Formats: sequence, C-alpha cells, structure tokens
Amino acid sequence: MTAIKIGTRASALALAQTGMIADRVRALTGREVELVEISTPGDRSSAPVRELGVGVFTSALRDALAAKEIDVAVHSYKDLPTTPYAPLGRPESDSSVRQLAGRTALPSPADHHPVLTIAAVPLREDPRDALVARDGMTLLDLPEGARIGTGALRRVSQINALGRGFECVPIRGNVDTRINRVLGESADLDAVVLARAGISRLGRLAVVTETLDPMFVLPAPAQGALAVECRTADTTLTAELAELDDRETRAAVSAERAMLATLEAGCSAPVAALCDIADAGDGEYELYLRGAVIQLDGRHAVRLSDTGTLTASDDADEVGAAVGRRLAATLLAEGAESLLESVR
Ligand SMILES: NCc1[nH]cc(CCC(=O)O)c1CC(=O)O
Repeated sequence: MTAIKIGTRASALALAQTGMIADRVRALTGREVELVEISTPGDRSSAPVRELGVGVFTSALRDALAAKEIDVAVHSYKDLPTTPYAPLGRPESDSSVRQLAGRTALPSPADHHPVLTIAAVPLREDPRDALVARDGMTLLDLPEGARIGTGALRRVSQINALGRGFECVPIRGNVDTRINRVLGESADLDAVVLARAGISRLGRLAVVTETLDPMFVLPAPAQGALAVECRTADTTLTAELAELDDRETRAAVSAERAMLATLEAGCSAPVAALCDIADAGDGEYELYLRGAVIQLDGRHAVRLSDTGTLTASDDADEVGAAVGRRLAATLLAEGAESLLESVR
C-alpha cells in the first residue's frame, strides 16, 4: 500500500496542525502517511491578505489535491473561501516535485459535480482571539495611543469600536514573527491580536495576556477549526476520514460560514461570527449564533444573534447553514449592507 500524502503549508502552525491530523490518520487507517509541503501565494507575499485575492492560503493545496499530487489537504477552515472550489487552469506539473509552486491562473466556472469534499471537521479549538501585550497587559491596561498589530479588518474595526484610541498597525507573517513584534529583541508594538487556536497549537499559550471576550471582539467565521479535504471520488478514504469529524463543530462552522457567504463578504471583510453549541440532552444541541458587521472606524456596527436546534437525525451542515442564512438576512435588514459597502 502506498503512503497517504497529506498536503500542508510549510509554516510552523500549518505543520503543527497537519501533524496532529497525520497522527490520527495513521492510527485510523494503519497506513503510512507522508507530509507534502506546498508553498502558497499567501506565504510568499507580505502584502495584506485582502489584496492577494480569494484562496491565497488554500487554492494551491486544493489544486494539488485535484491533480492527485496529494490525497488529503488540511486547511485552517477560516482561510477557505465560501465559494465552491473550481480547479485552476494550470499546466501539468511534475508529481515528483515536493515543493510545488503557486499558480495564478484564473478559475474556470465551478463544476456541477464537486471535485473536492470536506471529509472531516475535527473538534474545534478555542475559537476566540487572544491579546499578546507587553508587560503582561490586558486591553484595559493598555494606554491611549497604544500600537496594536493586526491587519485584519474585523479585528481593526472591533478594536476601534472599543473607543480607547488605540492605533492598529498592519502586520503579516507567521505567528512567531508577530509575537516577536511585541516580545522580541527589536519589539516595536505594544500588543498583537492573534487567533488563540494558532498560539495554542504551537504550544505558546504562555505569551497570551488576555483571551478576548467575544462580546467585544467576535472572531472570524470558522476560526479555530480545521477542514480535512479529499477528492470526492476517493470514497474509501473519504469514509475513513469521516471518523475525525465532530458533528457539533461542523454545525457551528456551517452556521458561521453560511452567514458570511450570504453577506457575500469574503474572509477579509469586517464580518465576525461565533456559534456556541450547548448540549440540550436527549441527543439535542442548541445553536447560538452571534454575528457582527462593523464599520472600519468602529463608529457603527450591527450585532445580532439567532438560535437553532440540532436533533440526532438532522444533517449538521443543513441545520447550521439555515441559522447562518437567517442571521445574515436579519443583519442585512438592519443595515449591514451599507457598512460592507464602505469597505468594498
Ligand atoms: N489568516 C491566517 C490564519 N489562519 C488561521 C489562523 C489561526 C488558526 C485558526 O484559526 O485555526 C491564522 C492566524 C491568525 O489569525 O492569528
């Protein structure tokens, strides 16, 4: 039996999270597993993510998966576009090449039959954002004019909405690089905001000085979750990997992403969402979805919530998505459109 090839980005975070999945795939299938590092445009450029276009961290992996250069792709779910995958028109590549180049060709129209499928959404890590500040400070401790590193519009807008006179400084790069801007030799920022899940997977939670309350800083849709993707035609592997799926996580992430998709906002818009799931007993779960669309200067925002019930016989994706679409419709009815228009 040949080894299962699992594609991953080469960043420390991507290698850590793919490594965790690889261990489980090895145990589950009894097969050899090989990691294949794939470089993406998001890794090679230091431009703001929203300027690089859709799928900057995920399209190269999906292309390699569709081209059978790998058998499984592990993504940070929040980096996956909400639009369906369409194979890129790219030249045949040498499958012996391990360090694959990124492609910039335009997507062809989406296929009716999906080439790729998300075989598993494993149990989610803590989805909240985290503050890493100098001198052990929390948001409350930071002085007016403090320089906080983040380029994500959803974080910038919500930090501005605190009304504390903080200055957001755009930064890019991997988790360690960002932490070093606060704690490193030549630190030049008072704090950075990062996904807690990424810091956790790198074993660096000790640097977190505050986990941000979603009441004030609601995270990105699907933050802290992973997507384990396969070729739809690879039915045996897809069925095996389904063992890694966590039904409640899938429902929550579907709700958040359906909200984002219905707003047609894309992953770098000032749109935030978090779906909490509570066990209601008798195999039922209660979904509590919060959503926010925030104007960049933080002066206006629409923040709303909606709920739903997931029963034992329900399709988790469908139940989640229904709540997400409904909340998006309410957000739009309450003026989200004009807030989104101001950043388009
Ligand atoms: N956009 C980059 C990215 N994609 C996923 C994570 C964190 C891990 C996760 O959310 O699963 C990060 C870094 C960050 O936002 O701090």
